[in-house]
Amino acid sequence: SMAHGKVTITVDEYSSNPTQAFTHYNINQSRFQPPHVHMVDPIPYDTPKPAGHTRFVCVSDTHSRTDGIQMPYGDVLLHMGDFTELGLPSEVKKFNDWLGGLPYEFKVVIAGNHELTFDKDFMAELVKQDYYRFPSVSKLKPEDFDNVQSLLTNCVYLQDSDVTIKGFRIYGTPWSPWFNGWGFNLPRGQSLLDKWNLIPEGIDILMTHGPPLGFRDWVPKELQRVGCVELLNTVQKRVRPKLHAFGHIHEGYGIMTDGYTTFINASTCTISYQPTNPPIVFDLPNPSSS
Ligand SMILES: Nc1nc2c(ncn2[C@@H]2O[C@H](COP(=O)(O)O)[C@@H](O)[C@H]2O)c(=O)[nH]1
Ligand SMILES: [Mn+2]
Ligand SMILES: [Mn+2]
Repeated sequence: SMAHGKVTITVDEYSSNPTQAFTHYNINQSRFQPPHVHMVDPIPYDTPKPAGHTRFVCVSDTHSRTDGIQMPYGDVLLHMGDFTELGLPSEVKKFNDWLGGLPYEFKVVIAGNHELTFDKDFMAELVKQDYYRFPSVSKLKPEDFDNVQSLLTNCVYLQDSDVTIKGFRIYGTPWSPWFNGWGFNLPRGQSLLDKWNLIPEGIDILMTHGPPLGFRDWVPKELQRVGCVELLNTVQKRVRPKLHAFGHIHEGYGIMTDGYTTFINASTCTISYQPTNPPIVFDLPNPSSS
């Protein structure tokens, strides 16, 4: 139980079919129902920041289209991946330059499935095959992308790791359910759960690329839920962060709560890759230093 040590998450019986999982848990456990679960309106950019709070500015899925984005006031920028189209070093440099011009005290970034060069296993496989799928990536020489992470000089880059900023413990991880064989793709079930099991307890803010089941994970064109069931169970039953921020499902842009954790899908780009969804600001009370 919660009070007696670590909760162990196991693979859900509905893991492989999130749409069915949602229906099952909604009907049998009211798991996605009000009053606990509901939509949340974003706070206006000119809302005064309450005393003793930190203001987080959430963006995601900017896909090398940062030029027109109007950035609001805040303390800490969170970017939940897909900052490029292919992870080309030229794209990463451009993104890092954009970050460098932003006024936030701290900037935290994770990769998404489009940051192909950040996924070393993906690149190792790509050189063996698939030249015609991503020709511009296949053309790169290892020395062009080996240190691609080091191009991100203007932020903290998290990859299955955490950082403490202004007293907030922030964990970031790039993995998402397999879909068309992109970077940081893993099969649903134990493979992804192994990654979620790396998230320590005591995290205040969780950054993932993709959504958990049931929270801003609806893909209208396929009438499907695509959030990860094991990620939801990890968030709600074990880690319980105050904020879970993600992107990936562009159509899911928006905010929800389950009554404890706030879920923000901060996808800046729409389904047609127009960067028109505004950054989402969110205030959290500073953790007490006791
Ligand atoms: N049915 C699914 N659709 C998916 C999934 N992952 C992504 N998508 C769709 O693609 C866009 C863009 O994603 P990106 O990673 O290529 O930028 C997203 O908005 C969805 O419409 C999936 O697992 N299943
Ligand atoms: Mn995307
Ligand atoms: Mn994505």
